[in-house]
Amino acid sequence: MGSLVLVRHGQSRWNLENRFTGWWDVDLTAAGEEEARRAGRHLADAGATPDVVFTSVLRRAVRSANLVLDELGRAWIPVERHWRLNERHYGGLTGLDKAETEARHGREQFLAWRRGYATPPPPIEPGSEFDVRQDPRYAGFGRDIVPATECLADVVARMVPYWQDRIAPEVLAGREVLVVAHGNSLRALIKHLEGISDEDIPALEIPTGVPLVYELDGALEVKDKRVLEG
Ligand SMILES: O=C(O)[C@@H](CO)OP(=O)(O)O
Repeated sequence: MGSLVLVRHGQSRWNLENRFTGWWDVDLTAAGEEEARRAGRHLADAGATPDVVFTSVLRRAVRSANLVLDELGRAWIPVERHWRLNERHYGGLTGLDKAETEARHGREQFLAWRRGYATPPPPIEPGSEFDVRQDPRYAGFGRDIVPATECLADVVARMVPYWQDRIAPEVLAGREVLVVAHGNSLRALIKHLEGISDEDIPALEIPTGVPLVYELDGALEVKDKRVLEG
């Protein structure tokens, strides 16, 4: 059966500035670019030869995917970019400083918004400078797919059909599949793959630029998982 490699994009400008990011399209920092290249080198050392790459439509993931593939000498493989792999939409928290938000609303509310499975942040204000509803990259979907906010359960609901329709068939066809995405879209995918409960998922943190290599069987059950770091 095929294999599946998951990589969270390298450090972004707002990871560095500790701001809620979501669907806002910030770029990588120089350190983030290097994290992505290092992920590529780890994969090269492990003998990875991805056949196809899936990523989001946000540049921190798109550029990380390209940097990983450059290191592997495989910039030529087919790529599919899709909003369903985007980061979780952080609603009205988008752009805010995480430490200031915690100080203002208290740790319990902050953690519920940030890691609670079914607690969406307040919706983004229409016309907010961080409202991406008019962004042309979402115009082709024929309906208003840009959410006003999302909790992790919402990300699972929009990501799992994409996994089932587009990614899993590649794995089942025996291909090496690379997915370069985001902390919360990968958290949603890993929850689904590993059967992690709603109660346990808040504890799962995914580091930037560290490849997670899964071997799956014909029923898409996880047979092996390796973390390539060091
Ligand atoms: O701000 C975000 O979009 C995400 C990922 O960086 O943050 P968090 O890890 O707090 O969910």
